[in-house]
Amino acid sequence: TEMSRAAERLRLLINHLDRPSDAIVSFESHPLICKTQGEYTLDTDLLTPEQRLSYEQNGYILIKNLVSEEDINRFRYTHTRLCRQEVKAPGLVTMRDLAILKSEFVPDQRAISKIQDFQEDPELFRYCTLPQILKYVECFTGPNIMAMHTMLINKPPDAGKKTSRHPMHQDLHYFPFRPADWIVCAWTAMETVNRQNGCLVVLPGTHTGTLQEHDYPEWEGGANKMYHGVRGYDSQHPRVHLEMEKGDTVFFHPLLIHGSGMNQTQGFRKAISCHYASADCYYIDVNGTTQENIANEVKEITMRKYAGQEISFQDSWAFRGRLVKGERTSL
Ligand SMILES: CCCCCCCCCC(=O)SCCNC(=O)CCNC(=O)[C@H](O)C(C)(C)COP(=O)(O)OP(=O)(O)OC[C@H]1O[C@@H](n2cnc3c(N)ncnc32)[C@H](O)[C@@H]1OP(=O)(O)O
Ligand SMILES: Nc1ncnc2c1ncn2[C@@H]1O[C@H](COP(=O)(O)OP(=O)(O)OP(=O)(O)O)[C@@H](O)[C@H]1O
Ligand SMILES: O=C(O)CCC(=O)C(=O)O
Ligand SMILES: [Fe+2]
Ligand SMILES: [Mg+2]
Repeated sequence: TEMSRAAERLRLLINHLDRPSDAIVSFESHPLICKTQGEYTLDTDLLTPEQRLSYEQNGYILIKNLVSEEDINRFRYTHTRLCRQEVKAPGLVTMRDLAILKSEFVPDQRAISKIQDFQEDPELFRYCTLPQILKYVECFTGPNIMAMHTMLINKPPDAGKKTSRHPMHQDLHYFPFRPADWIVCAWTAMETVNRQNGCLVVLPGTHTGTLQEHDYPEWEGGANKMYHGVRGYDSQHPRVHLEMEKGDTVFFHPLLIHGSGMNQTQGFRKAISCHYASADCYYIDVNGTTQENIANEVKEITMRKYAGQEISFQDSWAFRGRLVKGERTSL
């Protein structure tokens, strides 16, 4: 087909970027999918050349006002009800902040700093199927789309030990599937997020690097379970604070190094997110890789949850994943 002038211009710009050779991905079986060397985005007519270039160079794009106020209010309402245990969703994982672990548990959103795996809650999962989100996701994953991981993060006011921080990390550390370029996270602010309440902090361009070794950060006040950070994190790399309004959505690459600062306000800072992957991705064996430490932690937890049954790291992902578009070809 004829390449549009805009795409041509983009290609020229991309050719000037210095890219590692492992960025080459081509899925010949898919006519729509034709990413070539050094391309992280697909030409689906949605992204402007500037937006594509921005993702290629920075590893993320921020789309203002993508999710409606009404939808977000509905998600907030459902979140409150899930936390109060007024509704249940099979598989839902709730997390309490380290700072309040020792106190009595009261079922309330203020006691739950994060819920994960809401794929069985039809109302919250609606977020993962919003057409305006999937249109963007398709630019990174191609047409067969799996929602692999869901979260609603409710960053609590910091209790004084900086436990509300999320260390700098790459999400790929948690994923035993590849290629990385076919995975993308959508993260939507459910209210104003800024430096005060602990917005996302990103290191632009780090998506062109490789997966780094992750471990618990050596923080005086401790770190939450499974909150691994990049080992030997370069504090000199330029940082960008992503300040966002309610409904704004950032799409970012799973190798992009990011984290979030502490919440210095009295409110609970809320965001909803979903990690998507192309259904054409494949599982990998992480034994002997830097991901072995997280795989072991996950296995230990699933073992406890499912009464001693050994579930592989890969299977724990395969049963959480849900097809949201196209065909479930591999994952
Ligand atoms: C699979 C990972 C998915 C990540 C995907 C994509 C990229 C995203 C990057 C991240 O989000 S990194 C952070 C990922 N975080 C998590 O996945 C948190 C998951 N949290 C949980 O699964 C549960 O909150 C947890 C299993 C830790 C506890 O839930 P339980 O209902 O089992 O609680 P319980 O009260 O029984 O506590 C079990 C143990 O966990 C400990 N614990 C609970 N919350 C903790 C906490 N916040 N920090 C440290 N330890 C904690 C608790 O003290 C206790 O320790 P002991 O066994 O030694 O007694
Ligand atoms: N040693 C470290 N290892 C990994 N991540 C870190 C480390 N130190 C800070 N971070 C992360 O860097 C990001 C910024 O954190 P920080 O608390 O400094 O917030 P901030 O946005 O710089 O706020 P301010 O500078 O205004 O206090 C967070 O994701 C934080 O978890
Ligand atoms: O603080 C946040 O909302 C971001 C958390 C995050 O990066 C993650 O859970 O992977
Ligand atoms: Fe993350
Ligand atoms: Mg700081």
